[in-house]
Amino acid sequence: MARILVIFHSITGNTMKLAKAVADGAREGGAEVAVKRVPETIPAEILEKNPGYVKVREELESFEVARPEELQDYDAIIFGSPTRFGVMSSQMKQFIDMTGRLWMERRLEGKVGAVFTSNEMPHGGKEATLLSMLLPLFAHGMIIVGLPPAKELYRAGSYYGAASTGVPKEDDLQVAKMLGKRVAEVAEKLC
Ligand SMILES: Cc1cc2nc3c(=O)[nH]c(=O)nc-3n(C[C@H](O)[C@H](O)[C@H](O)COP(=O)(O)O)c2cc1C
Repeated sequence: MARILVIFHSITGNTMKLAKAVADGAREGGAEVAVKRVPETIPAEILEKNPGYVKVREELESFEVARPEELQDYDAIIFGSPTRFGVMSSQMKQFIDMTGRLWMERRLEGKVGAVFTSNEMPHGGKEATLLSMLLPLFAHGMIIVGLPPAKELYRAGSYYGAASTGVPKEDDLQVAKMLGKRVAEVAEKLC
């Protein structure tokens, strides 16, 4: 059975909702799945001024914080980040930047990788974020899984990964599940 980590950053819960759908899809695909978050770097006193954060804080904090070195324990890793000015959040980037030793030792080579994002505007940089999130995965030698031109993609998501505009709608969640399931199926064949 493939072991999959869904790792996300989220402040107002949209990426977290996608992460849960990706994980459901991966379980449906037969994998053993862990869902964890990256460390938050914004001070609590600033976060607490954001009502969107306060609403989801309890659920967000129910997810364990991942350690970079644990990435090597999984057969597939699916990264989720909100879009920040057309790229991933600095919190997610910082986490990825802490995988230097894993890169030097080629520990993630051959593992399956995929990405998802949430942003706010229909054309606010989803695809740019997804594509740029894939670059470090290529650098690690991971095998990238995207989405095929299925009928669901006419309504949501992208070739490069799952996505939502604001709070994920049913179509977004369905595509997120599709991504998780596809990663599980590929990882199962490879591990
Ligand atoms: C600093 C900052 C930059 C952002 N940049 C973009 C952007 O470039 N395009 C966009 O559509 N949304 C942008 N957003 C909106 C978030 O991507 C969006 O609200 C997302 O759904 C939040 O995800 P979360 O609920 O998981 O935290 C930005 C938000 C912040 C706080």
